[in-house]
Formats: sequence, structure tokens, C-alpha cells
Amino acid sequence: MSKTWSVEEHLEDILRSIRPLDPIELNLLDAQGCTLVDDVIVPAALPPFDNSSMDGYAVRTADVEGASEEFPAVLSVIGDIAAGSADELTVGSGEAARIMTGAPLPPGAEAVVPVEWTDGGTGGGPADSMPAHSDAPEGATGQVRVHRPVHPRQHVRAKGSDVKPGTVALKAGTVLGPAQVGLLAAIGRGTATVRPRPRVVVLSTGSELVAPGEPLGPGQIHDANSFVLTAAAREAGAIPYRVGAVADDAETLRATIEDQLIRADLVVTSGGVSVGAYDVVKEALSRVDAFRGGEEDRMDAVADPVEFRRLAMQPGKPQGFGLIGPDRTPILTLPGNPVSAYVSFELFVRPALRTLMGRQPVRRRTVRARLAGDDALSSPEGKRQFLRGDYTPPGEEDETGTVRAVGGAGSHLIAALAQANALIDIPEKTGRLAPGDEVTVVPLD
Ligand SMILES: Nc1nc2c(c(=O)[nH]1)N[C@H]1C(S)=C(S)[C@@H](COP(=O)(O)OP(=O)(O)OC[C@H]3O[C@@H](n4cnc5c(N)ncnc54)[C@H](O)[C@@H]3O)O[C@H]1N2
Ligand code: MOO
Repeated sequence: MSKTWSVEEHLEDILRSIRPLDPIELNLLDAQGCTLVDDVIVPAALPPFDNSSMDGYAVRTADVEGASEEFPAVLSVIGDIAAGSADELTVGSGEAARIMTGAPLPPGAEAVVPVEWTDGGTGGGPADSMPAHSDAPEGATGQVRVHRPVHPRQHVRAKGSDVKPGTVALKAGTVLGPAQVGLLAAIGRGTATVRPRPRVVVLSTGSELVAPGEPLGPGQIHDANSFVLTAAAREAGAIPYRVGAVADDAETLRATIEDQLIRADLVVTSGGVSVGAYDVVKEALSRVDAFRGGEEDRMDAVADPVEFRRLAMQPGKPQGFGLIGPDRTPILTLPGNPVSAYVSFELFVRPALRTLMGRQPVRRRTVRARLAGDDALSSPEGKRQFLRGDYTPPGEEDETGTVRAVGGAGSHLIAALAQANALIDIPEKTGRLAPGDEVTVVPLD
């Protein structure tokens, strides 16, 4: 009998064979969710110039010293400085320029008085706001009464106070989320050099499979796996291509996979890897010359056929992995039982995708939790079991969270899988778990 692999051995073997995808330059929004390859250096100061943080009046501080509502400082308004303005206004002694948030601080001015600390040029009490320029163009002229003093640089955002030129804006390895995309845009970068999202071809196999939405004939079931695997691949950050279910015919399957290789950085199949007479994935891919890709690649193909293995794991015992075709595209062949396929995705495909994307860590985090519920759990000794769980994180009174098993161990139980938010990871040597025992949990968030 051939060797039984542990979960870790199988995963290590996969990760050893997979390299991050070559970097490409993408437009900013296309780079969202991708990993930066190099440090991004700030080209110029941000903000690029001293500017106002308030709508108000740019003044010299000496002119408003000691100002109060009772004894206001009266200044001549010399004009408007709107955001985006390139006007050359200089604020002299006894003068103020009406200034908008984000507008460059004019030469001569040292601080900004918010409009609420003035009469807004009306000659009345404290202003709430400025009248729209289009309605009251005279607001940029005349006099303004200032009711409070300001200190130097008050309400001024200094040039470079956000980032300075030559500093690192984002480090290599950063995943570009909305805020990081925003920073790159702010420093003027229209593109980013990142690891692209991997393209994943997802195939399910089985002559019993019918697409959802189509009626079932005798002995048929709806194809769930290609949907769950496509959705999981997308959630992991990949670009999935779902190929409809392929019937149990080795030549059709081989030809379908070969056709798909052109758009695949990784191929995932489900079903057909067990020991039955119609286990077509095994039949199609264990032939050493299955994907020659040309005479010159023959030796590669011989050296690396897809290897089918038995894992000490439940669900997910039968697995296959290899590198196929001229580009040695990784292929993971997952078992057909829907829960087995999904758990296998989480344990093996997701880390492979994260490796292709250059993302760390490649594995999901684990937490410790206490087993909730009234019943003890049994687990097959010698096999690592992944039960579906409903995990509640630690609360105010509870330092370790709790987890309750949902559904049974059966790998056909799709409804329970849909209720779960975690996997309960039970080691090979554990045969029984009682309520209150501590267990390892893999939250699926
Ligand atoms: N004699 C043995 N039989 C089986 C063994 C074994 O060791 N000895 N292992 C069992 C285990 S464990 C698993 S897991 C399955 C894996 O079988 P396959 O990968 O060959 O999968 P299939 O036979 O194609 O399908 C299994 C099961 O899942 C249903 N299925 C398949 N694809 C889909 C899909 N896309 N959507 C929904 N359901 C799907 C299929 O109808 C079968 O019921 O083998 C055991 N047998
Ligand atoms: O491994 Mo099977 O996946 O136990 O149902």
C-alpha cells in the first residue's frame, strides 16, 4: 500500500512547487487587492504647499492680537483664494484674504481665522458661513471684523506634513486596499507594480451533474462544487473561470483541461479522484504523457505527472497535485464530496493562491476555543478531522471563545456547511472531545 500523507506534507509539497506570479504594472483600481512588489517612494511633498484647513481669512497674527467680539480687529479684504487658485495675492499689514479649505496660504499671511470667528464681512454678529461667491461677489472685498486672535500657523497644514519626498509611502508586500490605493493616487501614482490576481480554472466532473436552474433527471444532482470553488477562489482574491461540469470521460476531460490551460495560473478540479471505476480525473491525469505540450516538454511531463495521494484527513482523503502542460501549471484535484471539496480548498488551494499572489501569511489564522454543546464528539484516530463549527469569539466575560459543531461528519452535508463560520481542527491522535475541552478553530472570515 502506498504512503498516507499528512495534511502538512501535502501542503508543503504544493507550496514548494509554486512561485509567486511575475509582477505587472496595473492601473490603480485594477491593482486593488494585489500585493506591491517594490517599496513606493514619495516623489514630492504631500501636501505640496502650505494650505488652509478652514474656510476663513488668511491674516498676519499681529493684526488680530487681542481681538474680541467687543473689540474686533478690522481688516481690509483684498480678494478670494479658492482651492486650486494660482492667484498671486500678498497679505500686507492690516489686510486679510478670504481663503477656502485646501487653498494655498498666500505670501505675507501667517495663519487663518475661521469664518465663524469673524463677522464674515457683513458688519453684523459672528458669521455661520460665507455667502456663495456667485451670489455675493462683493464678499471678497470690503472689511472683515475678526473676533478672536490666532497664533502663527494656526489652521495651516504645512507642506510635507502628510508625507515627505524620498520617504517610503508603502512597503513591498503591502496589499493594496482602499486606503493604500488612495495614498498612491494622492502622491500622483496612476499605476502600481504588483503581483496580479491568479486566474483559476474551476472544473467539476461527474456525469450525474446538472447545472443549477436545470431540471434533474433520474440519478442526477445539481453541480454545487464548481460554484462553491469559484466563489471561494474569488473571495481569496483570484480571477476564477468556472467551466461547467465535465462528464465522466477521460479523453473529454483531458481535452477540456488542455483547452483551458491558456488562461490558467492554476487549475482546480472536483470529483473523480477516488477508487471507483468512473474516477475520471485520476484516469485522465495519471498518464505520464497526459499534457506533453510538445515533444520538447516530454521529459518534463514524465518527471511530473499529477500524483494522486491518500491523506490522513477527513474529509478530503483523496487528493491529487501536479504541474501540467508547457507552462507547468499547478493543478489540484479535489475530492467530489462537496464538504470535502470546500475543506480541501481552504487547506490547500487558498494557500496556493496566496503564494501566487505573494500574500502572507498563506495559511488562515487559528484560535483556541472551548467546545460548546451537550454532546461529546468522536473523531477517527489516525486522521486529522475538520468539523464544521459555529464559532463565537471571546466576549467580555469569556477569554477564550466557544465553538459548537454544526451538522455531522458526513462530507455530503452542504446545508450544515452553509451554517458554519469556522472549521474545528481535531488532531490525528484525538479520538474523543468532551464539551468544555479546548480545541483549535480556523475562523473562515
Ligand atoms: N471504496 C471507496 N470508496 C470511496 C472512498 C474510498 O476510500 N474507498 N473514499 C470516499 C471519499 S473519502 C471521498 S471524498 C469520495 C471522493 O470521491 P471522488 O473524488 O471520486 O468524487 P465523486 O465520486 O465524483 O463524487 C463523490 C460524491 O460527491 C458528489 N459530487 C461530486 N461532484 C459534485 C458536485 N460538483 N456537486 C455536488 N456533488 C458532487 C457525487 O455525486 C458523489 O456523491 O469517494 C468516497 N468513496
Ligand atoms: O475524504 Mo472524503 O472527503 O472523507 O468524504
